[in-house]
Amino acid sequence: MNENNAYVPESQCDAPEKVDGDQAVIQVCAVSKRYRDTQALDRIDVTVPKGTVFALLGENGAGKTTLIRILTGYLRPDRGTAQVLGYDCIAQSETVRRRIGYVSDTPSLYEWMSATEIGWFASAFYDDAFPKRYNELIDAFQVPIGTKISALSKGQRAKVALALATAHDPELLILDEPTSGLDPMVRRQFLESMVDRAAAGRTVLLSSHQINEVERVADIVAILHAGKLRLVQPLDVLKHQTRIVTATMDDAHVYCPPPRGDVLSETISGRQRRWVVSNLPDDWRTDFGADGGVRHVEDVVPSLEEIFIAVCGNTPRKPDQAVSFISDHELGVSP
Ligand SMILES: Nc1ncnc2c1ncn2[C@@H]1O[C@H](COP(=O)(O)OP(=O)(O)OP(=O)(O)O)[C@@H](O)[C@H]1O
Repeated sequence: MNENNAYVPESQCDAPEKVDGDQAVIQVCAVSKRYRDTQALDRIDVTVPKGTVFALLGENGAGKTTLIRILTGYLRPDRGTAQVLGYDCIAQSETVRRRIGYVSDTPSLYEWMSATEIGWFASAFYDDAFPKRYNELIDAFQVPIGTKISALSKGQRAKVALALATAHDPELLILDEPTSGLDPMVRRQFLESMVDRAAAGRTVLLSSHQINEVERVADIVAILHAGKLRLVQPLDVLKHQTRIVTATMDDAHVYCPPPRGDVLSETISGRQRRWVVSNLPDDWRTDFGADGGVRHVEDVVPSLEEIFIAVCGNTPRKPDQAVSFISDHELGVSP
């Protein structure tokens, strides 16, 4: 633990060969990646436990796709190691890609094939159960089976890509913006199926800008900001431990210190002070004494979107300080 009670998996990073594939489906240790003058990823450490829906959030350009491309073996990090299902993402990239399902943000499909033909083609790479599952998915998604991919709509193409990625029932599914292009009914149906997958012991890494959707399905949320990992926490813990605290002052000019805890953001507007705070202690109200010019204080539970904006926007913390990490206990990893 560091001084902020934040778990940094240093011992695992020192010995990445010791990854237990039964518990940590993804293990990323000190990964950095730079493109010319852009530091796309800066010393990322992250562990994704088995049987979870793990949501990767971040603004445009935060580094999500770069991380996913490293995990899927399409991009070599400058520094650090990345393992998926116990395999090194670069040295054993073919094994990794065979064992996982992956849908990129811009899926490339053989345009001259129909949905049926592309499923038949892909079945050569997987087990005998693939064609049946693929056809069931295509049927459930109501994709026209005889139409060439080039003539399908954006949403229909996304459905074909999802069916191809999931029909071999992979242990890990990596999805980069999977629901863009899908209509609301299919989006909901698809995201609910991700929860079912996790309940069945499969793991899903989901990169998305649809924070409200993520909030419904994610077990663990990670927030990337400008190439740095700002936060990794189980969603229920995050929501339980984070509050928006508002203090109304007698006078707009009176200074009011924030409550204890990790202050993610601070907004001052007239007589009102508003903080988004994680790890807020139970007795936080005692921080606002009667003689400090504070007229009224209250707290509310923030939405994930409010937490996201607080983490990525106005942040008074040290720039390279992550808010919180998952404990050994929550990961099921022995210390
Ligand atoms: N091939 C490349 N060459 C140069 N810079 C790149 C390249 N790919 C990505 N970048 C830069 O790296 C940073 C991270 O990009 P990345 O695509 O990983 O972000 P992202 O979080 O996936 O963004 P978005 O949500 O917009 O898809 C951005 O500043 C981007 O401009």
